[in-house]
Amino acid sequence: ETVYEANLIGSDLKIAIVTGRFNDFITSRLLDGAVDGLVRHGVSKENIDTAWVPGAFELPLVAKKMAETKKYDAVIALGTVIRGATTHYDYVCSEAAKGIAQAGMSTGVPVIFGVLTTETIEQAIERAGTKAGNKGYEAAVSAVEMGNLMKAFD
Ligand SMILES: O=c1[nH]c(NC[C@H](O)[C@H](O)[C@H](O)CO)c([N+](=O)[O-])c(=O)[nH]1
Repeated sequence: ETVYEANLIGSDLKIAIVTGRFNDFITSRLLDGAVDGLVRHGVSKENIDTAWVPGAFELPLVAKKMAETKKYDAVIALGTVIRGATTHYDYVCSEAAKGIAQAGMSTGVPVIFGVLTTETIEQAIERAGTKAGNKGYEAAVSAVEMGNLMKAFD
């Protein structure tokens, strides 16, 4: 009986990160957290490429493009959508989530969902490096796990 589960040692992984610039007061913190998470799990800095897009709605396209290069073991998509400040909150969130999942499924490269969807700015700040942790860091750990796990199926 085989149990497939991966470790969190990222020393031979190459990772791409795409970040939405909208709410960049928050998303830049998510990016810092993601890079910190990758580096502290052994991913070397020169194996981390990053891209910026206007907002969460554009994350899926660039995540897919990066995955299609076949240069990366995983792609991390980071963004922040705050309902209080977004009239079309539901569309941005659902399109981002759907598109990010599709980017992974259609390419076979893990694309990690690191998009904050919150009611308030405070909730976003809590999840970008204060009392509720850093969603970017968490996404990085998931990327290392998934990058390693996929190698088990090669
Ligand atoms: O990442 C976000 N993009 C947002 N909109 C921009 C969207 O992602 C696209 O960049 C834009 O619609 C152009 O395509 C947001 N709001 O609308 O508030 C938001 O809260 N977060």
